[in-house]
Amino acid sequence: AKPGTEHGPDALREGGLIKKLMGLGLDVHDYGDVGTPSHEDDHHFDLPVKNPKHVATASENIAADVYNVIKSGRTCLALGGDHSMAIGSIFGHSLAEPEHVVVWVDAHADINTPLTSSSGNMHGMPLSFLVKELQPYISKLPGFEFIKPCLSAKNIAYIGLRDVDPGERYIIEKLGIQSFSMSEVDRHGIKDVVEKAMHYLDPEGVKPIHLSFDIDALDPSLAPSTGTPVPGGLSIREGNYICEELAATGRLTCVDIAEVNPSLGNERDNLITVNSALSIITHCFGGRRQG
Ligand SMILES: N[C@](CCCC[B-](O)(O)O)(CCN1CCCCC1)C(=O)O
Ligand SMILES: [Mn+2]
Ligand SMILES: [Mn+2]
Ligand SMILES: [Mn+2]
Repeated sequence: AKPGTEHGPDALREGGLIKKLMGLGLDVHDYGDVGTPSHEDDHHFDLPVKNPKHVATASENIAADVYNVIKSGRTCLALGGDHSMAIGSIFGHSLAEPEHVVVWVDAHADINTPLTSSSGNMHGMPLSFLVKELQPYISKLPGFEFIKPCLSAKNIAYIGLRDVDPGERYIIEKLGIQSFSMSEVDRHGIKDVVEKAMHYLDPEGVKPIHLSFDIDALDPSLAPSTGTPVPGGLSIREGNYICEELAATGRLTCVDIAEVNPSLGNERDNLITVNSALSIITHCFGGRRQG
């Protein structure tokens, strides 16, 4: 929600993203930045939702691009931008692969509806626009008509939650969304959490996977340049492990990296955050710690 995430993609490019991916022997194509024209007087007539038209336009453009990348047989890496980017990336992914499941790695649940959100920031709402069971409770926002809810609660698993709003907790419990908070990560360890999540989402091991990775899932010491840091996050080892395991399925089809905000913190904070994000990305695309 804080300005600055629009510089995320360039910070990752400047950090050597393309070279690192090519170093993994991958055929890398940079599709460039998604058009996100901002609108003046961008507010909703009576809902406390911030810049909905901007998010709607961006989401439609993201969905089209993600769909095209996946339809061309490539794995899509979508760089944010705040986490509202997942509205478009998950919708676009579902147009290409309707059966995909979602692993949402985040300190936050990002499933507030426009009415349960206390901030009005759309980065806290993306999943609410996509989950079929929630549609009766979602106010129709102008510009979002293109979205067909494409996920059922059973297609989502959270890893890393540690700052969930009361309204979100109600939704998660009511819909029975599988969630592995930092308590579960501490109690069971990351290996069990990833195993449990994947067995729950896709016991036959056949479905395409959408990993939506919010950099604030990592501990703030690893990702200080982000808008809503929450202490007690994932270690880089845990983050890398999640990515290695999902990559090892061979079915990781779309990866979001959200909430890298180079405008926050100092140079060192930016470097630390970008390097953590690059580490997460390379471990999604074949990088393994044993080489
Ligand atoms: N749930 C929050 C944070 C959303 C973070 C988005 B993410 O995950 O993409 O970074 C927080 C609302 N919270 C309410 C109590 C006071 C502090 C803010 C919201 O604004 O909805
Ligand atoms: Mn944000
Ligand atoms: Mn998020
Ligand atoms: Mn978050």
